[in-house]
Amino acid sequence: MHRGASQTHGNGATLTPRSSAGVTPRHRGAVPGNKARDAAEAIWMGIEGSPSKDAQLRRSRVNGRFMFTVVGLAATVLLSLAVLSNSSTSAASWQFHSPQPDSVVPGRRHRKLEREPGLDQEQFSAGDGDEEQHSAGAGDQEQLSAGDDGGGKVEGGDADTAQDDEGAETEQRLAAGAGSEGLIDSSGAETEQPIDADTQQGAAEAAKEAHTSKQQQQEQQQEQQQQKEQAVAVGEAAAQAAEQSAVQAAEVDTQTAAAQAAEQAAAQAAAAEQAAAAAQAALDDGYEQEQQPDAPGHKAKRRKKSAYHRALERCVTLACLQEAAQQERYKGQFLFPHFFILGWQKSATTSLFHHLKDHPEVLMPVEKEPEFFSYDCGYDARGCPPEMQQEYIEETLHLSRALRHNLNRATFEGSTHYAREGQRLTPNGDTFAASMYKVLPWVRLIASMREPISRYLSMLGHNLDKNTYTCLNKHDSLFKCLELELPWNNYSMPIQSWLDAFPKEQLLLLQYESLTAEDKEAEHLTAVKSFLGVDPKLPAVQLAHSNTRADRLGHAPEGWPMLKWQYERLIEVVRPDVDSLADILTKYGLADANAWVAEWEKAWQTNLDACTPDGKCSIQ
Ligand SMILES: Nc1ncnc2c1ncn2[C@@H]1O[C@H](COP(=O)(O)OS(=O)(=O)O)[C@@H](OP(=O)(O)O)[C@H]1O
Repeated sequence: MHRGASQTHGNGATLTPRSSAGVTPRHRGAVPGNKARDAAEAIWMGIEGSPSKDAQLRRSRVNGRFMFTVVGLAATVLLSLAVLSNSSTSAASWQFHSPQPDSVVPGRRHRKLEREPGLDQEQFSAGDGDEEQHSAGAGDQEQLSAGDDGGGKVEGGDADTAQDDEGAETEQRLAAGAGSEGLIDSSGAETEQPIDADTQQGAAEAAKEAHTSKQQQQEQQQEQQQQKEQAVAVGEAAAQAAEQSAVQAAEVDTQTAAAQAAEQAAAQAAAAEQAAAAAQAALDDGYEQEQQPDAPGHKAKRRKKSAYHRALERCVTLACLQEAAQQERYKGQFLFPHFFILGWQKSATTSLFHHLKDHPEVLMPVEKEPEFFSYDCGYDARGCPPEMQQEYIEETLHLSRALRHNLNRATFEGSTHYAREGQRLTPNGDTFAASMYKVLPWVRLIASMREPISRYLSMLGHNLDKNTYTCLNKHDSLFKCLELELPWNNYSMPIQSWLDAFPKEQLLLLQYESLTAEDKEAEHLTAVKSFLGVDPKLPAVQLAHSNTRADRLGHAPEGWPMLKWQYERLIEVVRPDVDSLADILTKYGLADANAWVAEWEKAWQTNLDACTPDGKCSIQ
């Protein structure tokens, strides 16, 4: 019947981005001072939560880069040693005959620096160059390590580039080694030729020399082989480091995406805020113009205030509101206030309140339950202290805000004690309901009613949770408490009083069980908004499930322990009131009384069915 799971109210689903910084980490390399990075990281930390995790990640990124740099440098040194140990011809050959991509030409980085005078040294060494700068210098070990200090996507790109270039560089080193080997072989072949040509002059010496030369060649080959192996090992280590770097960079990239999403959301929120401010400003402008219709060059964009509007502007008393209500108003202007949620307590009034306050044509009061007519006026709407009337009109209902909206928004409040006291007599003999009618005869009233035993138990739980007075303080058993109190908490008497005081068209009665049933909720909400004269399709959200006992307790409440005969007795206690209510519903044509009663009978039966065979029940 009721939805079990709590819903989050739409209003509360707000990501408050910490910052709306406009520069994403993806481009932060282009921002001196990295303000954008700080802002994006603030958002990122806001989403990811733990700053220690961020710190860890940053540390590991730096470590990875450091490792990568050290390993890279070592590889370069070893490679240089390998190259230097070859003949100068070989080195020259490698330098000049092997076509190298721009990215691995030594000195490239310095040329890049010269080409971009705007990019200062600090920026460069901090890795603040853009992606092009990184890839341009990626073959240069120094530049790789410099670029690695950057972050975000730049790092990601950098690490990828580093990995690719590192692999390419290793291959080039190997190719260089292979090239050198080829040269050595051919030089060996050359060495053999002169020996064959000059044997006349000292074949033995030549043979000895050739032997020595061969030995030297072999030693050189061995040495080069070792250096090659070392270079390969270093290259592999560098590749590993680059891979690690790439993984970290990918992680950073994911977080960057999250930060970007947050930033986008922040930008959207800011835009929405701006639009709202602009709308408000436009509204205020309209009023300015209306207030100065004779100003030179003035051309009224909006029509003049209605007589009702002008009359209301002076109001600080309820009597004034009533007097003003006699004045003409434009179509679409709501009387002030437009409606009340009367109650009953524990009948989903909070959920309904939230749903209606989120309606674009509705203005919410400053608090959900001002209880002005009950507490401040002592349940006599005509006996409200004048200074409190002013406060109620201006500070609780916000008359000036309603006027600012040109009375095109419905103002309301919801005080759950109003409904149950409809029949209470005021000093001058009126009921509370009648006194309300005398003060605000136009106001529309909504009352929600829940199966009486379960409603009372919910209220009992509410008071127990809040440690306030409950009937359990007066009676020593739950059963006694309910048996004696329920008759005083009936529906029919107050409802009859409200109907005696107000035209039935101004009263909407809702049944809690039906209102909160998933398959009927939409229909009821539409009926509520049609009754109020606002767009029935808005807000396009479900009814929230607010103010639950489970939320207050932190766990699902257990049923109230009771014996079966006791529960049956309580049904007998409430039955006459339920029947009277059914009669009223039928008499005034307010609802299908049979369906209404059947719903509550179903609730009773569900509880009875759950009792154990030995007659112990757990009442929900
Ligand atoms: N959508 C929906 N579906 C089912 N039940 C709902 C829903 N919204 C509110 N509720 C239940 O209504 C109880 C709170 O009612 P109120 O907000 O009127 O309470 S209060 O008088 O304003 O304190 C409270 O009942 P208990 O949990 O039994 O105490 C809420 O759980």
